[in-house]
Parts: sequence; C-alpha cells; structure tokens
Amino acid sequence: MVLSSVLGFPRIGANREIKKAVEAYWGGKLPEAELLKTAAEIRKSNWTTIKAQGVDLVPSGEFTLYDHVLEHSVAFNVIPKRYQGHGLSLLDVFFAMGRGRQQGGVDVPACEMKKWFDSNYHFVVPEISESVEFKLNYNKALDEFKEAKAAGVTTRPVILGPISYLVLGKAAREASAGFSPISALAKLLPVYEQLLSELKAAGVESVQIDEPVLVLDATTALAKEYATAYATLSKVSPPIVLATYFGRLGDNLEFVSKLPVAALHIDLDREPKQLAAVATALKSTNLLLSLGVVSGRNIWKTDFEYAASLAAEAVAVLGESRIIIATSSSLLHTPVTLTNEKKLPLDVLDWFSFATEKAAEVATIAAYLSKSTSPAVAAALAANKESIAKRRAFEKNSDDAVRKRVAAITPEMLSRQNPFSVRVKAQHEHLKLPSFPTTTIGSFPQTKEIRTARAKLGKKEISEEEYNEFIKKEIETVVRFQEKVGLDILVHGEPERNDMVQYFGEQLQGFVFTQNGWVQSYGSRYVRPPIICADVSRKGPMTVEWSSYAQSLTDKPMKGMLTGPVTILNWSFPRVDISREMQSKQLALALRDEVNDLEKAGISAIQVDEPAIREGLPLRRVDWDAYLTWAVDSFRLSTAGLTDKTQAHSHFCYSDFNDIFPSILALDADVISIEASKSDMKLLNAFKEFKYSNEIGPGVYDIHSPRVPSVEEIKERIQGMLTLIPADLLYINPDCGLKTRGWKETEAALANMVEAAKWARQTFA
Ligand code: MET
Ligand SMILES: [Zn+2]
Repeated sequence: MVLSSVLGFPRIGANREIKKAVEAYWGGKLPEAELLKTAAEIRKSNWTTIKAQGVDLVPSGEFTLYDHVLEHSVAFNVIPKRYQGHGLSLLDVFFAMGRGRQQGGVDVPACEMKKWFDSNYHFVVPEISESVEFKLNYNKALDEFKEAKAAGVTTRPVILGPISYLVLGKAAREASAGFSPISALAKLLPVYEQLLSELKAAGVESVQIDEPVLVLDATTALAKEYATAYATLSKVSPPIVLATYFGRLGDNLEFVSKLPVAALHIDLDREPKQLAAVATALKSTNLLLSLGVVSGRNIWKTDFEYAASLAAEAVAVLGESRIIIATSSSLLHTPVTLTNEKKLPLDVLDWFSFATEKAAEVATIAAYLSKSTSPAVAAALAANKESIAKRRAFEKNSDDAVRKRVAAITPEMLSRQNPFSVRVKAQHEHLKLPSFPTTTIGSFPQTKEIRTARAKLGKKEISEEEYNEFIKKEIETVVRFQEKVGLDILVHGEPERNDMVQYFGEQLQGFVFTQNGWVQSYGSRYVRPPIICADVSRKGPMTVEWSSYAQSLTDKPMKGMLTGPVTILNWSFPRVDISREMQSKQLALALRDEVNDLEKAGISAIQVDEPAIREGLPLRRVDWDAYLTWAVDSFRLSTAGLTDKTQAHSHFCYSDFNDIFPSILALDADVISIEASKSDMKLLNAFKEFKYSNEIGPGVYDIHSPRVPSVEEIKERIQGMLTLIPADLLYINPDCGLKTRGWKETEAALANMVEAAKWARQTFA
C-alpha cells in the first residue's frame, strides 16, 4: 500500500483565530492560559482535519504562535543575552525575540527576520556564538505528539534538522571574528539526541526532520557534517524521514542517499526532473521515497494523472511499498480551506485546492496508486479529470493584444532617455530637495478606523462616496503631519490599500481573489495573495486619482506609489501554464502605463516597490541569471517611460540583497530605499564591494516594532552609512512602510528621524 503524508499545515486557523488570540495577548487583553487554549484548539482541529481527509502520516510539532525557527531557538536555549534577565516568561521571551518589546522598563528590538528560502514567509534568524549554552528548555515535538495522541490522532512529529537550523542562523554579535554557526554542530547535537530519544521512548514511529538547506548549492561542502550528524541521531531516533523542499538535491544527492535515514522526501512540484536520479540513487538502499507531488506553495488543483505518472516512474524503480505520496512542502504557504470561499464562481472555485483539500489530494493519489476500489476514490478521480480538463480549456483563452504587446517589447523601451548623472540634476532642480532628503516608504498607520471603513464598504454599509471621502480625510491627515514634522518627499499614506499587491491585482484584468485565502507572512501578519489566472492588463488608471489629490494638498513633492511587476508576481499565486517571465512582462506593461499616467498628472517622484525581487531568485546559482535578466527588464520596462526630471524610486526590504546588488544597480532607479537596520546594517557591506552611484536611503530604523528610535541612535546610523556612501547620495528614511505601526510611535519616530537629518545637514553637508 502506498502511504500518504502531509509535511505541515497552516497554523493560523480557518478563521485566523491565532492572529486574534496572539494580538489580544500582546495587547494585554487575553491571559496566557486563554492564548494557549486557542492554540491547542487549532492544533487539534488541524490534526483531525488532516486525518479526516484520509492522510496516513499527520504532522505535529510544526505549529507555532510566531515562527517555527524561533521555536527551535527558544527550545534550544539559543536566547541572546539582551532578552534574558528581565524576568519574562519563556513565552514572552519568545515574543520579544520575534517582535521586540518596549514595556515595563524592558526595551529590546526584535531579532533579525529573513525570508524562508524563496517564499514570502519570514523566519527569525538564530544567533549563534561559541558561548551559547545549548540545552533543551522543552520538547515541543514530544508535547504535541502526546497532545495529538490524547486527541485520538497518531502523528509524525516534525522538527527542523540541526544543519539547516545552524546554516539558517548567523554569528551572534558576541561571537569571535570568523565564527561560523555550523561550527557549533557538535555542541548542538546532544540536544537533538535528547529530543529524539524522548520521542522514541514515547513510541513515536517516525519523525520528519526537515533539512531544506539541502537544496542549496552551499550544502555540498557540508557532506561530512551531515554524515556525522545523522550517524549520531539515527542511533537514538525513531526512523527518520529526511525532508527537502523548494528545490532539487542536485549533487547533494550523492551523500544524502547514503545517510542512515529511513526515508527521503523530495519536492516534485518544483523539481520533477530530479525524480529519475533520486529513484536510481535510492535503488540499492532501503530508503523509502516520499514524493512531493501536491504543491505546498501554489493553489492549483493537482492533476492526478500527472502526479500518478510521476509516482509510477518511482514505483517502477523502487516498488510500491517504498513510495509515499506527499505534499511538496509544508502547506503553511497555502490558505486553510476552500470551504470558506463563498464568493468565487463555482467554475473558478473548482480550479483550486487549499491546504485541507490538498490533504485529501495526497490521500486520493495514494489510494489510486494502491489500486483502491473505493467508490469515493473513483469519484474523486473522475471529478479531478473533468476539472483539470476544464481548466486547461480556460487557459487556452489568451488575450491577443497583451501577447502582441509583450512580443513587441524593444530594447529602447528598457532605458531612460539619459543616464542618471544627467537625470539627477534635472530632478534636484525640479524637486528642490535639500541635502539628506527625508522621505518614508509609503504607507502610514492602517488604523482600526481605516480597516473598519473598508469593511463597511465591503458590506455596503457605507457608499463608495462616503468611503472615498473618508480616505481623502486620511490622506489629508497624513500630508499635514508630514508637512508639520518637516519631511521632504511626501507620500499619501496608502490608506486606500488593503495590501500592496492585492490592491493592484483587484484593479487589473487577469486576477481572481479569495475571501479567506490568508497565508502567514510573519508572526501575526498574514497576506491574501491574489491568484493570476489569465493574461494581465490594466483596465484604467489605478492610483492617479489618489496621488493627484494628495499632491493638490501640498507644495512639497508627492511620491506616487506602485508595487512593481516582479513583486506582484512573487506575492501572487502564479499561473503554471505560462512562464513567470511572461506574467512579469505583462504586469510590467500595465505598470508602465500607470507610471506614465502619474507623470502626466504632475507627480514628479514615483516609487515602484520591488521588495520581493530577491525571494523570486532561484535557489541554485546556475539558475540566477535567467531570472535576474527578466526581473530587471520588467522593472526597467515599467519605469523607463519617464522623462529625466521625474525620479523613479524603488524599495527593497527583508532579504539579503548583497548578492544581487549588481542587479539592483541595473534597475537604474534614481533613488532606492532599502531596509538596513533590522539586519544590523550588514547591507552596507555591499557598498564596500560595489560602488552604488545612484541615490540611496538605507533605512535608519526598524519599523516592525513599536519601539521609538532615539535621535542619537539615528545619528549613529547615519554616521555609519556615511563611511560608505557619499553624502550627496544619501536619503534618510525608515526601513519600510509604517502600516503596521500606531500613530503615536510613528509621530515620535519620524520627528526624531527628521531631527537627525537636520543634524546631518549641519554636520556634513
Ligand atoms: C514590504 S514593502 C512596503 C512598501 C509599501 N510602499 C509600504 O510602504 O507599505
Ligand atoms: Zn518594505
């Protein structure tokens, strides 16, 4: 019999229960016990749901109230000194590390956060040094296994493997120069041994150990560490399913297939081509092969025939008994269930599968391969066949005008009329900017009032006119505040936007939307990615009215604000029937029209945000160039229609941009703002290597925390930047948009920022 397995499930609850509970707890409105009760309810519901779909191997232990990597850090006692000694409970230490804390005399910023591989999920980066005293503060995998058992579900605990944990970490500040986290492996392993032997003692039948770094190039050098670690762990552990995802094993297959584990999981959604090599490599071993055929990253219904054909290939080499049908990765990147979608037309709804439905998919495919004679399985197969055929028929409808326009893109369309050195003069004259210009990244606090107004509009409790009036007032408040505090390039604050991608998707042709398709981005922040389902085009101007209105209120330059083509693509669920490049170019053309319209309407600075450009980067270096070429071209295509005097801005955040810095340069944006303070200004190292010749504002303070940076602190950052960036190129701005912040801290922080900029003008200009 072929078994089915799910690698992980969303932790947010079908109705975002966790968000509500966690935020209430942070706000002091929910006691810890209640929070933990909600968490337990979600876990139980997840286990029973997955089991009810017929899945054999149900995951546990991957649940978290913030981030699963952070869970490992706190459980392993990898808690930086700055979070210790405040008398906080372990739960509050956990949250303080995730989001910072400024309360009751404690004032600590959050730990660094990074994107999880090429997804829009963010993890909290472990800080490792020689002095970390690893110990097991608690065994979450064990606790949740027992909890599931009590709820009537036997689960397969999931943990992040020791090598991935260390490789994803960074050297703590107190570590000695040249310290590499992986060198702590020998000290960390005993903790894993204890954790795993406790699982074994509790009767756990198999454990899923995630080692996603195995799909990265850099891991090849770690073959020895893998061999040592897994030789040690396999002695005390329940049988290990070694899980890889988001990419291919490549050369690492050679050593991975020799590890003393019971099974290997591979991602066949992303890398179906690796199947033949992996199956062959496992042939002479006893390992089972878990086939990730149901996408953990996208929402399209799985084509059962295709999945079964892949599985058949593996069965031919290894035999049925050595095959497991699985999701490609954790389902954490997909929404919880389709049953919450009441507004999608039925034929559209039929294209999709969310986490719950995907659990049913793995079970059905496994049953099919096991030659099940169940009528329910037969019906599911028939329904799948029909649904896939209908979707393929729909996908054939291309928009000829859009396709022709993409085909007609010329090299001239990718370049501004003059080089930056010429443009910058025209721009400074036109915009009348002081040295060290101050600006923000776009959004201002999305207050409860704003969200309520939008919800009311959605429920038709207020009219479009009333809503627009409300938004106008908001814009006016934001403009007046910026004038008062003394910012130089203003923004309208983006109050009309539910989300920086969704807002555009809703106005473009080619997208569909879910009501409840929330996916965790970080902590309690969730996004609802739009779905690209057809060729994309602009129906009409999208932001021109708001930007013009905002500009009409002030003599200061108003920055227009757009989300870039690559980011819209990377933060949507893309089509799988045409290339990402094609989708990106279609988006770029639509945005190019918007950029040109904004300029015509008198907007002289236009920011095209590309925070997600890095996360779309292929995980293997050999694949980089192809992606970066079309990504850079897409950005240039959207902005190159501007005349010299109009500034094209762009913005980047929460990724390590150092390694794609040449491509950031190649965008030829006049000004970029880039998050820098949360990653300890390490971004600035890139300036040592590459000379950035256009204008740039590395963020001077972290915006993910309500903590207000002092003037001194900002001055220090500016001083640090000036050691690497010429004074005449430097802009002063926060790390990112302020939408998650409250007004109180926003006002205080921006006032401090402006004061620091004034000091810089006096001191360095
Ligand atoms: C994640 S980047 C956000 C950029 C956007 N303009 C904002 O300010 O919110
Ligand atoms: Zn940002």
